[in-house]
Amino acid sequence: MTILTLSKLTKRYAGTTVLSEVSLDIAAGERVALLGHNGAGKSTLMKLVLGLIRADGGRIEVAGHAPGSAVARALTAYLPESAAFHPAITGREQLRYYLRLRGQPVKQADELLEKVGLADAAACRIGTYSKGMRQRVGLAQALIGSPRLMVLDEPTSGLDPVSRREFYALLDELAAKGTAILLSSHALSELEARTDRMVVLARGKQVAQGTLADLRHDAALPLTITITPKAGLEDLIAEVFPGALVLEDRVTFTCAPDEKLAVLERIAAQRDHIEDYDVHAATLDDLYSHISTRAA
Ligand SMILES: Nc1ncnc2c1ncn2[C@@H]1O[C@H](COP(=O)(O)OP(=O)(O)OP(=O)(O)O)[C@@H](O)[C@H]1O
Repeated sequence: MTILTLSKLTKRYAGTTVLSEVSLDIAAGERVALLGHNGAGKSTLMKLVLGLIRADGGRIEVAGHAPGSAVARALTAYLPESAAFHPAITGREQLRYYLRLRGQPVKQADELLEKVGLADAAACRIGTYSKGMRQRVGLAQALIGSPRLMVLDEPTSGLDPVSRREFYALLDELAAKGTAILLSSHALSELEARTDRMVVLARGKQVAQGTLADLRHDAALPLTITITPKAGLEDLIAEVFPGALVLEDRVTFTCAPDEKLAVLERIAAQRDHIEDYDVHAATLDDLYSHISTRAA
């Protein structure tokens, strides 16, 4: 079931087009990452989805409802890049306040704080929290009321590596229950395994969309092969693979994705001469810089 539909979405500020005919569907349980340089239009797209600003063209539907309508608001949760709270209020008080606004029982506050790892700090003033802890308060408020759509603007900035992993585990749980997730991030390596699909914006235009496998297939970037030959056989192995470089005790070269099987057969034919080998496909970082350069 489609939770979010964007069709030919266009937004202009003072005559400058900052989003141009962007189309995207997100199904229940799908995790979609929005990628793009600073100023590419990611936050603008999110504000349109939330109904905070109006589009100049195109259509948005949140589970069939207009963005910003009472129903769409009730179905949507949002975590801004830097969540700001009154420093004199405790985490528990803040959550109780949000729960009241959302018409939910205030007794859920402690359970939500526990979920985001803030149980021990529930009675402390937010003014004493670190940036990562404040971000967790923001995440706890976004979890209120089992949202159907979750919109997260650079949610992991300011979180340490362990907190990031915990954060994505929470998103996985939500997605498994059917929440559609749209998040932006500049931390590409963490998105590879944690999102189902990526949408790349460049100066307001959608320049790529698909799974990591789709993006890899379209970009057809070379694979990097690293072979560890048996001691003293480095030069012999390097001669088998044209263009190969010997770096210390390893032999490295690249090959096109459609040559992979033929290269693996040639590696297998050398099995008596090698200890090990690795094949590295393009990372999301590689793909993103390829797509951005192509779009420039
Ligand atoms: N209220 C506004 N008035 C005029 N221009 C705006 C306004 N808000 C955003 N813009 C412009 O729209 C473009 C897209 O901005 P947006 O904040 O959506 O980018 P972004 O991809 O979220 O960037 P970042 O990664 O830096 O957060 C930028 O050129 C920005 O200057």
